[in-house]
Amino acid sequence: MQKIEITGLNHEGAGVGRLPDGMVAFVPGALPGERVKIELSARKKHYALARLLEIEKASPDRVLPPCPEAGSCGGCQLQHLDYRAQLLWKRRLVVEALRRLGGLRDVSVLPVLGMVNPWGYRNKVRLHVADNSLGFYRPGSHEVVPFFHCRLVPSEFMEVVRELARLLPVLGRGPEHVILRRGWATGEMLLALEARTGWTEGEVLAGKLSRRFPELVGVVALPSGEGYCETILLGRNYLEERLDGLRFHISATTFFQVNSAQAQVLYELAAAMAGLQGGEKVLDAYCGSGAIAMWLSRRASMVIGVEVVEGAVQDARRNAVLNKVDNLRFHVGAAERLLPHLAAEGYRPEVVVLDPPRAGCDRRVIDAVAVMQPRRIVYVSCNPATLARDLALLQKRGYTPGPVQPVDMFPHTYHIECVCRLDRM
Ligand SMILES: C[S@@+](CC[C@H](N)C(=O)[O-])C[C@H]1O[C@@H](n2cnc3c(N)ncnc32)[C@H](O)[C@@H]1O
Repeated sequence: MQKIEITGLNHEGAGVGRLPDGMVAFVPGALPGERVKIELSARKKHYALARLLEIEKASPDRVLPPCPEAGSCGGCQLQHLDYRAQLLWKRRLVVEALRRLGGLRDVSVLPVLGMVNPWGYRNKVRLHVADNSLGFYRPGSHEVVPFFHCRLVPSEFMEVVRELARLLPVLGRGPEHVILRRGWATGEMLLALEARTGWTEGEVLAGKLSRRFPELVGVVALPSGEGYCETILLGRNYLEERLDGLRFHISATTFFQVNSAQAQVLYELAAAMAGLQGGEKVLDAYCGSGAIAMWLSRRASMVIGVEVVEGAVQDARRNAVLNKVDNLRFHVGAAERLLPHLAAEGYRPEVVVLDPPRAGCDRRVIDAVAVMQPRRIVYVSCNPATLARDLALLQKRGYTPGPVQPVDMFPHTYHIECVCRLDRM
């Protein structure tokens, strides 16, 4: 056991301090300004990992987490930090990434757009099932922490989860995972049971649940480890979500932003930054199930979406039909393969939207966009480190980044989403 002073938070929300020998130690659950007793759990070459044993001097920003499992289930990293302080820390995280990793000293970072009520926001969870218990894995283990108190999901989820936990013991070797989704605007719920083939009690389970939960519009079985081939056990294989007058049919595995309320904020910002007048060609790279493309199609002449997951593009096409949008086209394939082709064929959109996964954009995507010469790029990012790298690369290719607007899509976790507009110099 040793005592250390915590001086900062790392990018995953763990407290950072120095051991007496000068080595940096990461302490999940500790906050800057605190003096804590710790126990080392691992010593690596350049840093150590430690467990928090006791807080001798607490930060004024420390709050009592409402969830008794906070810190142990792996879902939240920051419930013990006051929400306003979380937003300040997330802004600093973005500032530091831009300066340190992108060398972007002149790019300003606006205050984070947080949530008025930062609880109950998740519209999707995927839970592990083991020993008739449902939950997330305890970090670094395969031990399931029961999911009975989660404050990040709506209370309706918890009722289904409690009923599932009650029913599983009588249903034999049941599913290995369950996915639960809920439409924020519609209240519709969809349940997917990921089970080995041969599990036959799915329909019984679906029937029992639907009698208790009329808002459960569908239950599907997904064979685990066998690719995408679902069976409908009850109702339909999608739920409906609505954002800003647009309808989205979302299946169990479709990518859709997990926080619908903040997705609306994010998409409105992206649309405002795109500044469309109505006649522009728009490219939406990494388009998922086409939400941004659909949003922008209302003020563009034609939008092309590019996405590597075929199922997501199928959903995107279905949603375009559902919304009677006919100025949208989707291409299935890796952006790094398709964008250079589009550029070589002479495709020249006025606006390009980039919304890559955490790894950021492949260099070939950046180069292809530079060839297309759009007058504007809207970059949506879920990782400040790759945002910093890619903004710097785009700047070298003649695009000036405007202010970065962070949006808190995941309160109480270390995640932060950002939107930034770049204009051709
Ligand atoms: C952050 S999501 C953005 C989704 C969408 N813009 C939205 O808001 O719903 C990133 C998307 O990029 C897709 N993706 C990942 N790697 C890709 C690649 N190399 N080429 C094209 N799409 C990719 C993922 O499947 C995912 O749908």
